[in-house]
Amino acid sequence: MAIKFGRPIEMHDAPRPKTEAKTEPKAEAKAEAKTVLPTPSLDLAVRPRRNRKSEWARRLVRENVLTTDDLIWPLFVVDGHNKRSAVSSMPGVDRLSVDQAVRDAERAMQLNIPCIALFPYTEASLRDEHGSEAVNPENLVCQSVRAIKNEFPNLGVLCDVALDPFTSHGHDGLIEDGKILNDETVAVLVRQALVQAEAGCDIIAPSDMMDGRVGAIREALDAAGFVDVQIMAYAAKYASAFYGPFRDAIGSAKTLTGDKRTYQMDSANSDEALREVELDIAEGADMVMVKPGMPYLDIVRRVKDTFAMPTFVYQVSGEYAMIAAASNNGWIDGERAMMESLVGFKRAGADGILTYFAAQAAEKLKAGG
Ligand SMILES: NCc1[nH]cc(CCC(=O)O)c1CC(=O)O
Ligand SMILES: [Mg+2]
Repeated sequence: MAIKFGRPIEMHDAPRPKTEAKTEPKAEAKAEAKTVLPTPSLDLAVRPRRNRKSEWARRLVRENVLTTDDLIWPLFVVDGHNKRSAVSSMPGVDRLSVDQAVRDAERAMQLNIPCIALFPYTEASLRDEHGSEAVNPENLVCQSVRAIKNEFPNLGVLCDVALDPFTSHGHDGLIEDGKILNDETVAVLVRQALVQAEAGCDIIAPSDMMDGRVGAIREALDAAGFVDVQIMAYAAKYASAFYGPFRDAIGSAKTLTGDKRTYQMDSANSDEALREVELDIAEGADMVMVKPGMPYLDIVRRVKDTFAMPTFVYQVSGEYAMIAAASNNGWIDGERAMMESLVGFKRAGADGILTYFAAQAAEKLKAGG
């Protein structure tokens, strides 16, 4: 049936209320008629508001639902014991000593969050030009993985692969004459992935944006017997201003020189994201990620529609900080903005979301949404 102006054209007009016979109204009635509004009755066969009339009706037609299964919770780990130190640019987020990370892992289990992600704050004294600490099997990330998997073997643990938490210059790769070296960096990333897998990491997530790293890591994992360790590739990762608070959290904001635009993507590009994702899938990625989230929902949708892969999105530190700051100022309802942003990722096609709101959102979902 063809639809014209919101009404199927074969449809007959709805019967109209009979108009009263025209008689000359009395003078006083005429004056009164000016002040009375006409009875509103638009001739609409289709009224979309009918499906929104009450909570049960809205639930019935709802297209996308967020559940705790969609959440990956990133945690920052720091040296020490029984320590939680606030990240000032991320209100509500702490750096955790390993024992405290285990407590948050327990909270993730209780909240039915399937997976956590680990990021280390590395002391300046342990950082060097080559990011050597990244390949130390006793580094904070490896210690945390072992401690968490030991207590909670059924909780998924994801580890980021990139050198920026470990380099003195804060870049994700090795530098020579101001250039980030690709192939030399990949060789180090492979070793980093191997020490993480040996520690018990379930998902290796390369976030460095070097070319060819997914294939190299897959090959090395397989050769070392880690055939079941998954790879979630930060496939379409953009050079973004929204990473600022994260760099505070891991301690590389102060030392980072220049920007990351020779390896992370230009925010103006969309087709290029598809080419990046295609490469990572061909190289063996099990899951792909788009990052940041809210300014890149169009990319999430294109990637999901094009490749039908498990597609993840990272709601990054700056996105978290914006919502938290506006909420703390009383400018927005923080809880509602959080839930709206998360279901927005689902609507865009994401299968899962890395978000600093994971625990808070899971608490809310547990309490009935
Ligand atoms: N390569 C490291 C890495 N892994 C995740 C993030 C950012 C996450 C966030 O902002 O929450 C970054 C920062 C960067 O690329 O500079
Ligand atoms: Mg790539």
